[in-house]
Amino acid sequence: MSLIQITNTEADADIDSHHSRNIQADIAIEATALHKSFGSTHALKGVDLKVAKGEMTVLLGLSGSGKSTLLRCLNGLHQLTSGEVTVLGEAVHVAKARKLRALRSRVGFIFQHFNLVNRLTCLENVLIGAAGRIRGPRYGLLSYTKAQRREALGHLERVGLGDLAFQRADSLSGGQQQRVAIARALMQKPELILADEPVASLDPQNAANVMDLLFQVCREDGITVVCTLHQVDLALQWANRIVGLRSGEKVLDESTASLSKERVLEVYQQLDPDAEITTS
Ligand SMILES: Nc1ncnc2c1ncn2[C@@H]1O[C@H](COP(=O)(O)OP(=O)(O)OP(=O)(O)O)[C@@H](O)[C@H]1O
Repeated sequence: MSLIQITNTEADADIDSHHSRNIQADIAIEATALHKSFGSTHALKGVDLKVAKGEMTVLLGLSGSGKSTLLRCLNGLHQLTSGEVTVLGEAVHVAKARKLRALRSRVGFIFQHFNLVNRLTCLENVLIGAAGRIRGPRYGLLSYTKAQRREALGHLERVGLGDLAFQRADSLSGGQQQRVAIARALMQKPELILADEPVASLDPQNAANVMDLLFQVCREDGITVVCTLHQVDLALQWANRIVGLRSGEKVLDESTASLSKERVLEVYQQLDPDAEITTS
């Protein structure tokens, strides 16, 4: 082997290792051979999943296909039966409570039913997102610094609800409440947002607004988003990538750039031919 060949080989190895380091740095979620059982129900059957940082991924599948279970395994809300999950560099499958708490402070979770505190104002609900940054006991608004209150107001303005900051959360419509929940998640300064059917309780217009908001924070803030949905058209419109589950197995994992609606609808085939699918 000539000297020049040796040098090239070393240079290639260097580039390769640099490249793989960069790839690792660019991965937000990596799940391998993930199994989750609840008693005799095998909810996830060897699911592999890789999500790049800054990507918006939508999980689709029939009711009971394992979407929510997968989402909950990602931040340790469910303990895995077997397999490995690394999220934002943290090995969730072996993480102890303290590490899981630290990881969850970097992950915003959006729920179908918003999970706001009804009797509190929108601003107070958003400030709850900063609760992890507060030391000592909490006494309402005064527990937070002026800068934090200004920041919370900024998030409310961003989601278009600045003028409702001092209204009780339960006086808002469902779509508005979900936008407050997104503002609360942003207050956490998350690197990842997991959204479990965030638009399932909303009418089509509000559903589109909420999806647009999630898309915006993904694109503008570089926050990785993984979201479960039942609406194929919304998934195709907003996601960078669609992952399809059927009976706990991954049956689709493709960029939306090259994905047809027919191909996505195949995710719903096979089980119950009469099953109801929402396509808009
Ligand atoms: N905490 C639990 N205890 C027992 N079984 C559960 C639990 N959570 C989920 N399952 C079961 O695991 C399977 C997958 O449920 P999962 O909620 O993940 O499906 P999904 O695709 O999110 O459904 P949906 O679209 O209706 O929310 C189902 O058979 C469900 O009954």
